[in-house]
Amino acid sequence: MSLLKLTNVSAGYGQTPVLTNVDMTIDKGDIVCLLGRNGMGKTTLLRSVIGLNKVIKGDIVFDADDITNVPTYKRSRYGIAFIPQGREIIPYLSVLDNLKLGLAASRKKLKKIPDEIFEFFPMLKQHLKRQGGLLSGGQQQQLAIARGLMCNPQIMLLDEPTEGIQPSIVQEIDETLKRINREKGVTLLVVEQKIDFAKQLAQKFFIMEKGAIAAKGKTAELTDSLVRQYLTV
Ligand SMILES: Nc1ncnc2c1ncn2[C@@H]1O[C@H](COP(=O)(O)OP(=O)(O)OP(=O)(O)O)[C@@H](O)[C@H]1O
Repeated sequence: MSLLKLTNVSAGYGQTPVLTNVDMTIDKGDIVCLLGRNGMGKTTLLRSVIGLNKVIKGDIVFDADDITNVPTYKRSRYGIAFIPQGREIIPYLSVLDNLKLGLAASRKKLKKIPDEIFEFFPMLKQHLKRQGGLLSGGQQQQLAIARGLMCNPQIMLLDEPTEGIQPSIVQEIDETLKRINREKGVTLLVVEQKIDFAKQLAQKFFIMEKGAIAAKGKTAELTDSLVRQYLTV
């Protein structure tokens, strides 16, 4: 069953389109990666789904509701969480206070951080009083994912979650994302540059080229020729 459906979407910055006629369907429960070289429009697509970029044409339907013109702050209440590139941790706030920012977007109107957050991310419990900016890149990424999870999302949109992160933590992030998908049924749409990580994590892929979807399929069938054509630099 489809959870997120973009039909003929053109979107960008002001009236200048970056995305042109994008069709994309993500089914409930799937883990999907969005691949493509730099500047092809992957971030713009995620930002359009969360409402940070204006849709010029086409529509976005989420869980049977047309959200094309719904303001960003309401989209988190629909259950859409966005974990941006660079994580956007507030460096001078503690880990606890960074997490509490996620409470504001909570669909369950949570008053306190649920224990399950620390079951997924035990490391955070040990560092609750530490300033967010003092965590390592990998720890900050885990904090950003945990904060996104606080809104009890149906889907998480992650923009390059492994960027600049050491391999052992990349592995941990892979396992945690799979657990979140399996145990909480959260659908994942992940922009990724590391093809091996994408293949390991996701069952399906979309490839973007110049603001359009150039290829899609199952990651098990992501051929070397597609990788050469659209992904290698
Ligand atoms: N704030 C902005 N104003 C105008 N154009 C922008 C803005 N941000 C990005 N763009 C343009 O939109 C296009 C797509 O950028 P986008 O960041 O979506 O690509 P991407 O595939 O996510 O690339 P990367 O892997 O480098 O993050 C690029 O040509 C970029 O220059």
